[in-house]
Amino acid sequence: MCGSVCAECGEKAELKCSACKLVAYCGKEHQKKHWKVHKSLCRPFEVTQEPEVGKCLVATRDLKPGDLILTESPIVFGPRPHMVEEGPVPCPGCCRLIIGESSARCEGCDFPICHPDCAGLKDMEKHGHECMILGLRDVRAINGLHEFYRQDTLLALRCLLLQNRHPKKFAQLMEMESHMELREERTELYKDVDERVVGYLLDNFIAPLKILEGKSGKQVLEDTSRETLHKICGIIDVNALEINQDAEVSALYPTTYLLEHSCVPNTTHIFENAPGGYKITVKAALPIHSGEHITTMYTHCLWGTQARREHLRETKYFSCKCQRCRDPTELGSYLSALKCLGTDGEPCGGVQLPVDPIDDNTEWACDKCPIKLTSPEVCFLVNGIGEEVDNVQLANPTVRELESLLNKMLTFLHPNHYHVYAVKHSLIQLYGYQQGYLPSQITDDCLVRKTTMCRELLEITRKVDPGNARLPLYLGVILHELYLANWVLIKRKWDLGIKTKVKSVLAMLQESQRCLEQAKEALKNETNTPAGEKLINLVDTSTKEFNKFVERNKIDLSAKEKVKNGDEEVRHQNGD
Ligand SMILES: C[S@@+](CC[C@H](N)C(=O)[O-])C[C@H]1O[C@@H](n2cnc3c(N)ncnc32)[C@H](O)[C@@H]1O
Repeated sequence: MCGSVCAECGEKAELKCSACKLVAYCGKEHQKKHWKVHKSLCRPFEVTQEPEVGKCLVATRDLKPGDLILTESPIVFGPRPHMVEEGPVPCPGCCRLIIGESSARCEGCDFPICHPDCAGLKDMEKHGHECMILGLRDVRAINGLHEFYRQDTLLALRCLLLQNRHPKKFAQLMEMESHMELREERTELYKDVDERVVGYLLDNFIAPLKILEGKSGKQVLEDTSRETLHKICGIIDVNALEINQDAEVSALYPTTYLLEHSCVPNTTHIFENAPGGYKITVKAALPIHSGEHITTMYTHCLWGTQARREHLRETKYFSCKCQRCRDPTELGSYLSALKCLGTDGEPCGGVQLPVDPIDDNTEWACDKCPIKLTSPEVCFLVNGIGEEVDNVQLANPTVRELESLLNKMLTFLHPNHYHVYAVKHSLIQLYGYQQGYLPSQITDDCLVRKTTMCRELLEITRKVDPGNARLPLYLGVILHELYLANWVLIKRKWDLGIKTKVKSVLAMLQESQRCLEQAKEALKNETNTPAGEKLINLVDTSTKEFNKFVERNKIDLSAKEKVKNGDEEVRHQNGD
């Protein structure tokens, strides 16, 4: 890959750029001279191969949070390949969700679309090319549209069609890992993919294409084998990134796909809906030293170790052994911990943790008493509670219902457990909003409970996502809700004449200011998602309101009582 001639003068070169190792120079002087041009192209990593991980990216220089790692356009993108049995489907032109039964149809292929004027329908990088193939099926459907027009197969078709318009991109794609050795013919997955995607595309669209090719004597697609289509499906499953902006899109990127997984990722990424598709920009989220692996996260940050590892094994075919997975406390977050129930219904006050979290059959042991649990026992308990949480959450619960669920869960689960986290995160968004708990109705006790929950959630969130790589929206919500709860409490005290001379009021004001500043910082990369945009606006409005109050009342927030550890202080003053 490295050129042997100097990038500046074209003479013989011995020296390589030490950061990207992609360009060479005849000497230091020309390297310095060429930096003006090279700096925007010089990538701070090299691609290496490791026995366990395969190809991966390793930093070639020290990076600090916020430093750019790479930015690129996708090789291919399209409607998310997730099978949905009913409900909305993505428009093949723009991938925005539509209700198939009541929407317009594409004049070329009859697939349900958002609108006949959707720009993506004619765009050859979007629906334009595939439409010609989809239009070869000469039957149309009125009922059962979900089965007949399978939007979830279109990304695989777009990948296959690359060989016609972009053979280099097709070759690049087919180089990616598909784990076909684990998706063999006898597996259930193979059968599902064969029925849902491969057989559907071959029977309905590739077969008529072959007839047409036979008649015209002109080959449009060289490789349309079942094997290639299965490999494409494997490649999509293993490498595609989901883009959750305004549409249901998945995309494959030429370099980003090489980022390996870690449950404490050191990068964050954003997508921009640019002309060439969804441009991705990857930045360092944590300090990365030269020689360190550059990582992202393939699974859910707010799941416990057992759930994350199972998900990674099933969908990405490897067993994660990262720092967080190996630590029974998950970096001190206790996200999977259980309460020990002791013997004869007498809780001992201890915490149950997995002895060896990366052993799927690990025992769980109490840190206070000799009680041990087996892995199946823990799974049964945690999955049962998880199902109950899902059912309650889906039914639009009241504050009372969630509080009662929370109390029940706390008999078995550590207060930081991820199921408890989910319920508390919902509760902080109901206190202050639900009838009976509106700002004019909610009791001081309830507000103090909300602030306590927010601080607990903040601590866990920061431990499991130290670089704010995966949970900016969660963090933004918690910080803003902590501000709002404080705000109501402050105003109530203010109206009673309890002002900044009282240390707790000043501490609450200082904490509120910090919350708003930190929420703004946490959300700085979230401008491209509807949820992010909405939250940023709320934080802006709150900041204006807060600053006005501070100005009007001539409050000195840097007053010397400023508490070093404000969270602790406020907790103390609130009598928690
Ligand atoms: C998106 S690909 C990454 C590129 C891949 N390493 C390659 O050689 O093409 C995902 C695959 O990389 C491997 N991988 C990624 N992160 C890993 C990790 N932390 N431990 C083990 N294997 C990992 C797994 O085989 C996984 O299915």
